[in-house]
Amino acid sequence: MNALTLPDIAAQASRQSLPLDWVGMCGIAVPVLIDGQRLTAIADAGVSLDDGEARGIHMSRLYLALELLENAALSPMLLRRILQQFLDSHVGLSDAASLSVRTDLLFKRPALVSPLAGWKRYPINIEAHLKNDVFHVELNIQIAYSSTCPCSAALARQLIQQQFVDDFANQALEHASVLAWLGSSKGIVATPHSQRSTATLNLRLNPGVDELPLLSIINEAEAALGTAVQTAVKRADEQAFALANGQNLMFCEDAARRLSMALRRSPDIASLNVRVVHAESLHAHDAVAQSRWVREAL
Ligand SMILES: Nc1nc2c(ncn2[C@@H]2O[C@H](COP(=O)(O)OP(=O)(O)OP(=O)(O)O)[C@@H](O)[C@H]2O)c(=O)[nH]1
Repeated sequence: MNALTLPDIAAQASRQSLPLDWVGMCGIAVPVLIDGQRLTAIADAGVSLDDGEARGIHMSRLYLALELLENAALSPMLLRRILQQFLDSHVGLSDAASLSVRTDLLFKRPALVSPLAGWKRYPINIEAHLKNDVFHVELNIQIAYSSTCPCSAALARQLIQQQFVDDFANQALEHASVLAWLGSSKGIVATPHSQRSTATLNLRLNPGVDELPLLSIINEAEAALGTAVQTAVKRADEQAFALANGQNLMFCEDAARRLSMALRRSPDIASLNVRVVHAESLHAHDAVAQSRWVREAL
């Protein structure tokens, strides 16, 4: 039997001469190593097709370059090596390469008071681009937190004051009866609304950054927000959380400003786009604020 040569359609000339901005594969399952954890991730890998005469790129070469993700910790340098391999395997066809990797980080978080801890999930997307030797990495991180409306808190306080006036009108105030009143439902006749909120951080890293600063950025963001959502919770933790929220009233504008100012201090970040969404329990719609910033060149 004659050995047959496999037809190679990608190597043929295109019927229509037209360069393409991006060609590749989306939704590739890959394992990644981040902060010592092996995680399941989904990758999108592609290159530009600058040779408009070429029929197609070589998908398998991109796919095989992703093997580099298996054994080394995910870092800007590793991403660059993979993108360089994309381009080296497409000489004459492609000038630009990109790779995005999305996964969920899991970090163990301690409870506020009790000696418990639990896992918290942070959805992330890491995107790397290489073109004409210019390389950059962008991080997209989602962080859940709690926000309590300052306006609603002030309105609730006013109602509590009014209830106090009604209940203690024309009476000499006695410590014991005021204390009992404060412990009753009348002492908290109105409560402010609060909501689970989400901050989405889009961050472009400075070129010299060696390691992905995921945990440090998440920690800085949660410290700036003040009331990150909790994991394991006993009553003592819930009480501490109630106190933290009462001391941390914020509109979505407050949250966006705090995050933006805190992240600008990070030396790893070249530019940012912060978007916060407060999924209001007052409304059926969300309160949203956004802040963009680009570090000025030195
Ligand atoms: N370019 C391209 N390839 C596709 C597409 N859909 C499936 N493929 C397949 O991807 C497979 C891998 O492509 P190549 O990397 O060119 O495979 P190959 O020619 O065996 O590998 P090389 O010898 O390295 O070029 C081929 O079997 C293609 O048919 C598509 O839309 N575009």
